[in-house]
Amino acid sequence: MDSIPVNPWAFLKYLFPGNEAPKKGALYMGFDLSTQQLKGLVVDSDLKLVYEAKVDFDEDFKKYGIEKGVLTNPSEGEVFAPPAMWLEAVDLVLDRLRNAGLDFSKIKGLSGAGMQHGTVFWSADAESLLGHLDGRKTLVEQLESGGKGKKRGAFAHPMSPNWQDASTQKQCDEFDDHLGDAQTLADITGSKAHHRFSGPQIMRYRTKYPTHYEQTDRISLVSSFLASVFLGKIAPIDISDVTGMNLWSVSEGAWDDDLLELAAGSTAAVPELKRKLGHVPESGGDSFGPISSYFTTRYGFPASCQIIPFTGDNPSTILALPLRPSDAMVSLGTSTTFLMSTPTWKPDPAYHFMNHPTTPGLYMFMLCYKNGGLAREQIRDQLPGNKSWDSFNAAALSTPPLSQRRLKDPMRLGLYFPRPEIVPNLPSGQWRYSYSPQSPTNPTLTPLPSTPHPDDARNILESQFLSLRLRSTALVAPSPSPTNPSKMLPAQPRRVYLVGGGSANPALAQLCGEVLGSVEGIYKLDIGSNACALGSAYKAVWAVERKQGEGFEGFIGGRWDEGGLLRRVAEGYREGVFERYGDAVEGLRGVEERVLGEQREGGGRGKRTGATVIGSA
Ligand SMILES: Nc1ncnc2c1ncn2[C@@H]1O[C@H](COP(=O)(O)OP(=O)(O)O)[C@@H](O)[C@H]1O
Ligand SMILES: O=C(CO)[C@@H](O)[C@H](O)COP(=O)(O)O
Repeated sequence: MDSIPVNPWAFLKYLFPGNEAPKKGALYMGFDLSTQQLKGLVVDSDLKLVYEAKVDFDEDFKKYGIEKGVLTNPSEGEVFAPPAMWLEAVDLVLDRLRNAGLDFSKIKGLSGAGMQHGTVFWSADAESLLGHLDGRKTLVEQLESGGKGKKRGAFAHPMSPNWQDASTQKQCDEFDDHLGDAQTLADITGSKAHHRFSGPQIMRYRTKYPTHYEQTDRISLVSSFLASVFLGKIAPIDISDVTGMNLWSVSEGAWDDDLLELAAGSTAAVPELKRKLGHVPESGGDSFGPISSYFTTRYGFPASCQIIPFTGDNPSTILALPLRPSDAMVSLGTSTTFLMSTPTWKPDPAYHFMNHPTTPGLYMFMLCYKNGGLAREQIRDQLPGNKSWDSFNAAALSTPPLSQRRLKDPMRLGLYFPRPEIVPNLPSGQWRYSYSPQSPTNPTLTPLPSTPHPDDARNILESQFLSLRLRSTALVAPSPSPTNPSKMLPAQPRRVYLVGGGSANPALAQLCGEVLGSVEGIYKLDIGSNACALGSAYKAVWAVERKQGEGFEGFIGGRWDEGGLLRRVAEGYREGVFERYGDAVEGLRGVEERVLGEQREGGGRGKRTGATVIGSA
């Protein structure tokens, strides 16, 4: 499909004519510390991308014994990664940017993002070590062990729990019960309890490693960990990322003492945990201060370079795009996430609401799946052939929708979870069913053999996009057809924007349009897979150059480049196909209910507060 440059923010130029003029020669950086990579990029004042580099953990740091960026302990469902590796990655990504020709002296500000929910446990020496780094030595040699000859380093615990961790069912049950039920927890914090959320994770850490917990002086999220390294002291947790912890009351704008009590173990221990977590500033755009002297000495950053709050990878991603309330973003990274920006606060145990990273009064709606990119790779590698995306795509596109070779054939539906899933809360496994919706009062669901099948390539994509459609219906509304305004189209997003590694794949884009629809089509940010780091770099430009009180949307809208940052990569709504997938949504709901029921009967994983198909929506 031809590129169609579009600029949905162009109109903002007229609404906000007072935008500051771009600073000539100024550069800004954005980072994305995600599961498998650290990416860094540089934009100029006009938001134009000028440099980018990345470190791939599996390729660059085999010595840490990681696979796909993480270490695992399957017997307890644990997934974690060493912050020491991320420190090495910071030096390496900056070396790569220098080798690419970047003049660090022009960097006026930097911000970044970290995969959400993960915690880093700092020791009592961390603050002093961060504040006295020697630019002639690496970060890892000075922080991991505290430097040559020293016993203690900056970490009270050598590992950071990863968002894929599934070891905290017991703690999640307690979190959901503590305030009454899962809905109440969602009403207060934006989400019911989730394995990966920091509150249940901190609670488990305290009981599994009591001595390390005792020795933990400060707790950072992955985002504030990275900000701390650049700042040279422990940086505050960000106002959006804090809503991925199950510990923060969104309406109060404060830590929730009842939930802190649960994580800390007693009422008396609440003040100490609150101190470890630190104060959370209300603004996502006010500078934390200038960069650490380590970076001025080693790389030549100016001493005035400002460190802007680092946020979660998903909140940062929504800053890279002109997201209107009826638009959706689908991030096809290691995880799959579905993101919307909305003024409506409507929490539910089935999904997440978070504070918007820059704009008070807006919230981020999110669905998150562990089984995104890695699950698709597993099916790709099971198919006959050369384990390439080309073969996968050929198989997906030569299979008819829902494997219905004739319209009256049953639909083929599956769940493909190499890792335990979040929604629905199921253990790892693959389940395949045939589904006949012909009789609405008596649809039939028949199990199929759980062995690899040539149709799996199409079926896994259908299953992933159907799950997004099933859970996001409440956020979209019917709208008039753009070609025939007297005709109303069924509820669906206005546009879907694809980002993340999988957004390069045309088969994924096509299937996304067929299943999710979208009035104007499927779009892709034409800057590779770095939307998250780009959002952070935009935030840095806004934070440093905005006029007092100038909002993010107006500022960025005023500088947004008309010249083709977006590409329309697939059709959206197709009459007939969309409705057929509407029947399949009900089939998927049935498959999930069936598998969840079997798991409960078979003993499953204990009490499952998450074992609802779509919650109470
Ligand atoms: N052409 C492609 N088709 C489908 N998936 C792809 C393609 N290229 C990369 N990917 C997927 O992108 C994932 C990495 O996405 P990325 O957004 O870079 O990672 P992260 O989530 O770690 O930030 C890989 O797991 C891989 O499955
Ligand atoms: O857990 C979530 C969101 O709740 C994940 O989206 C992580 O934030 C990591 O994502 P990747 O960018 O590594 O896929």
